[in-house]
Amino acid sequence: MGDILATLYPWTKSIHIMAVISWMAGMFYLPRLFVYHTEKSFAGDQLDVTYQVMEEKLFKVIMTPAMITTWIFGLTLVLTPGIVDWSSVWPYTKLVGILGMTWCHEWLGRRRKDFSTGQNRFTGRQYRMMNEVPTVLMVLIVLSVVVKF
Ligand code: HEM
Repeated sequence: MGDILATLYPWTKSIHIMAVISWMAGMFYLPRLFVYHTEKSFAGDQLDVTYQVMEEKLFKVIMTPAMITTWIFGLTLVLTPGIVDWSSVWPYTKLVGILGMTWCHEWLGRRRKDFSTGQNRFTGRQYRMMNEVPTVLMVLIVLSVVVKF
């Protein structure tokens, strides 16, 4: 099993990175959509309906499948022999980053549902601030896995 995973390593990592790119695209764009949704539309108007469709498609068709793929191929990399040195610090800082990123994903999913039931309670400014969180987590994750401190 270890031999097969080692042979597949470049492929596993390529798919992991492609999935990460797709997931991050959504993690950066969805809170931006929420900013405009909050500031430029009213519950029930045409723009509200359009934003809801865009947000649902982005979350269900791109972000969630990309997150699941990232996890599956990331965990496959963890199981690949010789890839993770558990005596280093980076696997733990990366773990903090990916758990934070997954929490952000779930939080954004709950806010999407708020919009779809006309119950959004956050301001555009709060969504702007939330927009920065995935960026900070991405910096932590990439530095962890590339610099490997
Ligand atoms: C969701 C759970 C995740 C797991 C279990 C995971 C695990 C891993 C592992 C074990 C590696 C291999 C490291 C190596 O080859 O030396 C890796 C590579 C990588 N991961 Fe993740 N990862 C996850 C999510 C993420 C996220 C969210 C990002 C970016 C925001 C990310 C970015 C990367 C990058 C850029 C690499 C390639 C690093 C290199 O080869 O230099 N990963 N990941």
